[in-house]
Amino acid sequence: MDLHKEGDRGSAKQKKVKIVFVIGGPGSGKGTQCKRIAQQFGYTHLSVGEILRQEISSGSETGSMIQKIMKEGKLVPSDVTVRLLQQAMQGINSDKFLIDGFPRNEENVKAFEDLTKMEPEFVLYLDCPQDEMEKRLLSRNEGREDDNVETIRKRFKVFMESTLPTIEYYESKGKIRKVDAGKSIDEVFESIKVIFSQGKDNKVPPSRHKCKCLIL
Ligand SMILES: Nc1ncnc2c1ncn2[C@@H]1O[C@H](COP(=O)(O)OP(=O)(O)O)[C@@H](O)[C@H]1O
Ligand SMILES: Nc1ccn([C@@H]2O[C@H](COP(=O)(O)OP(=O)(O)O)[C@@H](O)[C@H]2O)c(=O)n1
Ligand SMILES: [Mg+2]
Repeated sequence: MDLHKEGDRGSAKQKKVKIVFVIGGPGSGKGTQCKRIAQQFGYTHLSVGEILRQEISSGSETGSMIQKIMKEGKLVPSDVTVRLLQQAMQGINSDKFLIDGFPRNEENVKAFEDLTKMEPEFVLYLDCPQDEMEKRLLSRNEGREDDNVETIRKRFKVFMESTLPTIEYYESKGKIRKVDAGKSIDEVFESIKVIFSQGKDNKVPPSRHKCKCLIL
């Protein structure tokens, strides 16, 4: 499927799919904030880590390869990650995707651009002090194999070495929207709301206004 188009076969009807990437260190609050953004602003939330964990659960050979990499805190090869991400997007009829935990390195960016021919509208960067992220991860309690001190430290290293350069890349394109993610969940979401309320396409859809009856 071409994600740029939708509608009857052969019709010229175009559907512009909007994509927002959400990046930040492990434990910066990506999943937590994405849930709220999706609910309030009508986005479809896709967590790339979750998509990879589903592949592990499927018991496939690819899944066992992913499991080994994740346990080491390393990054899954981009062709695998982007193929699974694209499959997930194609299975959902949405025109607004919030992609959590992506991109993690420059190879992720290139694979996504090459395969989908799309670019994010903007990139939300949750900027959080490392000691705070470590504290959060150690009390996350989701039973994740990679939430132990040893793997967490490796994940921080990968974030500094591989993910930060992607932030610089999007910064040069004027696409980074940075928030201070070291504050409380509510405070962080207040800053995020300002960003998602900017621009005509980001307004809360009418159906989500409390006073819908008055608009009708
Ligand atoms: N602003 C915050 N303050 C305190 N704890 C938070 C905050 N945001 C998230 N958490 C908690 O920290 C842990 C990691 O959050 P999560 O959203 O899973 O982060 P990420 O997806 O970036 O790894 C979770 O247990 C979550 O409940
Ligand atoms: N784009 C991505 C996203 C996740 N991953 C892998 O999945 C792991 C967990 O990602 P995640 O986004 O669920 O982790 P958190 O930052 O939410 O804690 C990463 O440490 C990587 O091993 C990846 O390789 N490439
Ligand atoms: Mg997460």
